Amino acid sequence: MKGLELELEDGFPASRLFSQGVSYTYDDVIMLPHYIDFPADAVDLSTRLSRRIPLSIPCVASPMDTVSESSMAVAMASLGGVAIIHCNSSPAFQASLVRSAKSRRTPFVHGPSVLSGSDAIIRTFDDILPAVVVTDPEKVPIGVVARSDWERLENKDVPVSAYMRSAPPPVPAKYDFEEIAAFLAEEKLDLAPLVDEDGEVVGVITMEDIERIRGFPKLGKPSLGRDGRLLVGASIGTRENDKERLEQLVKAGVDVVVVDSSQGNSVYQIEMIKHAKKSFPELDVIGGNVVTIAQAQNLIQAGADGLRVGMGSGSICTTQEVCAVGRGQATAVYKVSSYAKDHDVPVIADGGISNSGHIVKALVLGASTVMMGSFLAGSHEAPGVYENQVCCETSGIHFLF
Ligand SMILES: NC(=O)C1=CN([C@@H]2O[C@H](COP(=O)(O)OP(=O)(O)OC[C@H]3O[C@@H](n4cnc5c(N)ncnc54)[C@H](O)[C@@H]3O)[C@@H](O)[C@H]2O)C=CC1
Ligand SMILES: O=c1[nH]c(=O)c2[nH+]cn([C@@H]3O[C@H](COP(=O)(O)O)[C@@H](O)[C@H]3O)c2[nH]1
Ligand SMILES: [K+]
Repeated sequence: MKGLELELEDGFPASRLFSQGVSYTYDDVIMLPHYIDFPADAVDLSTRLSRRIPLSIPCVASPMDTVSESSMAVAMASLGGVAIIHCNSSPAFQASLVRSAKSRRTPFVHGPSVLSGSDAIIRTFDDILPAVVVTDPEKVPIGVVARSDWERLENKDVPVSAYMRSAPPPVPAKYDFEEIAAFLAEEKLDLAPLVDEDGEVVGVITMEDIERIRGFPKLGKPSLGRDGRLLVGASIGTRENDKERLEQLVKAGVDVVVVDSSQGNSVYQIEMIKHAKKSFPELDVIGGNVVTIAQAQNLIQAGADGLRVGMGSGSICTTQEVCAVGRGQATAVYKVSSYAKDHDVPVIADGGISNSGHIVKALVLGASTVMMGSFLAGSHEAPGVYENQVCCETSGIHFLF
């Protein structure tokens, strides 16, 4: 039998499968195994988020208020991916989240639990892991309290100034992981506050963290922006006041912007993409969401540097139920990628990823990256970098490299 007949006999080529007018979700399709002649660690996952932004792993955290704020942005960029900080907040607050993520080099740092000397620690220590930094009114560290100090206390209702340790020498937040580890070792510290250029505490790092992080599987090459700091994305809407939001985000150092609509092929989004490209030609702007070639065409013509594909694909997505529009995600990714690649526009397969097999399918179908919401945010309670990091870890991202 000839090659094609043999292949038809043994499953459809994608070009044929996706040209029958039927739309498929990830779970409707499976790829046939073929032949292995390379070791797993020879697989290179590096890719592009958008025209001018490279990533070392194809993973993007979704602009959802339950998923992406500063700590997810720092964790994802450190892993070689990126997070898009959500716009479900005031422009000023969203810009402050970008600034905070940009000020950090080391992902595995706790947001500081900071108290003033006169405060007492009454609550259980757990929700203020791993240490408390005591600061003066200018937020300069004057002492630290380790969990063990606090647990030994008979009466907890005393001001921390009565039993805190004197503040160890602070670690500059711009230090990377190895520099911090060396600093703690030299100074024989088991914990230290991290401070920004103004000496203000921005985090706490412990020797325990250093040991834990060393145990992580190999981390990807961190994603860095043109400013050499961690790569950070943010989303905007398509209203008039989103132009001001965009301005504040650019001032805060954002590296890429996602115009965030459930149906991106609208006069409003096209307007916003053109405005953003004209005002900030250096900034990559990703349009979406789209699921058809016609929608993609419009946004690429408007200047989009990337496309976000998915309608009704999100695990909590209600578009298909509410608006009766959408498309099976496997078909949407295949169709839009097949068109976008001819225009050098990378595609983000957005939503519906609940296992690493979905990630592989999205990439094989032509997406350059996958965007995840619930898969990264675990049970949607990812307040701190540890939870995000653990979610990344358990979510199979480490599986990918
Ligand atoms: N991936 C998906 O399938 C879905 C994603 N989402 C997410 O929910 C959030 C909100 O999405 P949307 O509701 O689409 O927000 P949206 O603000 O883009 O659109 C809401 C409505 O306002 C209209 N609109 C937008 N800009 C306008 C303007 N300048 N003037 C007049 N009317 C305007 C739109 O046409 C639409 O009818 C986003 O984060 C999106 O990612 C929501 C639904 C589905
Ligand atoms: O209909 C919706 N209403 C929403 O409020 C909403 N929030 C997020 N999304 C979309 O779902 C994607 C994340 O999907 P997963 O959790 O499956 O990764 C996200 O990337 C979005 O595309 C929404 N869809
Ligand atoms: K859904």
